[in-house]
Amino acid sequence: MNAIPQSVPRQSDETRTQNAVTVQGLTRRFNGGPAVLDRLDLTIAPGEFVALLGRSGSGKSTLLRTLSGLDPVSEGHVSRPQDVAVVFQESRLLPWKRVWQNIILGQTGGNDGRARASAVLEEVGLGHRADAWPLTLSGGEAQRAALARALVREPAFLMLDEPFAALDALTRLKMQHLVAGLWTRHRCAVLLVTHDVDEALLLADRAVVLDSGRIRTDLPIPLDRPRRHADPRFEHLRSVLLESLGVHDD
Ligand SMILES: Nc1ncnc2c1ncn2[C@@H]1O[C@H](COP(=O)(O)OP(=O)(O)OP(=O)(O)O)[C@@H](O)[C@H]1O
Repeated sequence: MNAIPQSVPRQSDETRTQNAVTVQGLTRRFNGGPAVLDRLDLTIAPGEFVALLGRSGSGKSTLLRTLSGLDPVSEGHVSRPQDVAVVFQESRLLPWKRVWQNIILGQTGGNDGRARASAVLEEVGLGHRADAWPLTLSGGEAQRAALARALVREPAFLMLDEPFAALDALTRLKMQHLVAGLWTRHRCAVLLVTHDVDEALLLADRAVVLDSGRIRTDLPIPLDRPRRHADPRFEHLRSVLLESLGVHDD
């Protein structure tokens, strides 16, 4: 996704040095209905990891689609880097291309495509499956490949739309550790959509809770990494987030 759509303007130099992503007064309606995003303001600093939570229908995917350029901006302003990548809940690999070919699909970059794909597949622990067909991958392996396909583009802004929602609990934990390590090395700005409060607390610098298209809570997570569930501050932040989501954990 290299070409920047008309609807998402390039950042001015001044904005870019301050924020990777700036959303101002963003409103989105479908067919004249109620506002799904309602005068939304959000900034993400370069290299910052933000988790986006909210009940079903609160507008998370709509915001992500707008930031990725898939949905138009009709009211308000959005700017973000030109080099972005998105990982979805399903890997969206092309089944008729081998794994390594999927990784560099659409990339212009000379004859070293195979080498670049191999390097990034190694990084996500999938080097041994470079020649496999996507349909032979497990769910966790397919999501590793999707992460590799995003990272090979060296995005300044990575969007993750519930990337582990379909995985079993153990695989999910492994993927969360993988993402934590990848982010530490690559330091791109990240927006992670998740329903999982613990996932947000394990990974993010900030957790933002959307409610009816507006930000209800914007919570810094000032915990050292790697994060531990047993940390009493982790417990406290979990309670704050659950309460904001309308869930009481007592
Ligand atoms: N293309 C569309 N046409 C009409 N309404 C839409 C469209 N896309 C989203 N909506 C509506 O916008 C609202 C927000 O949807 P969105 O998918 O952004 O929520 P979400 O927070 O991502 O939900 P979930 O957690 O269930 O994925 C919902 O009421 C949804 O029905």
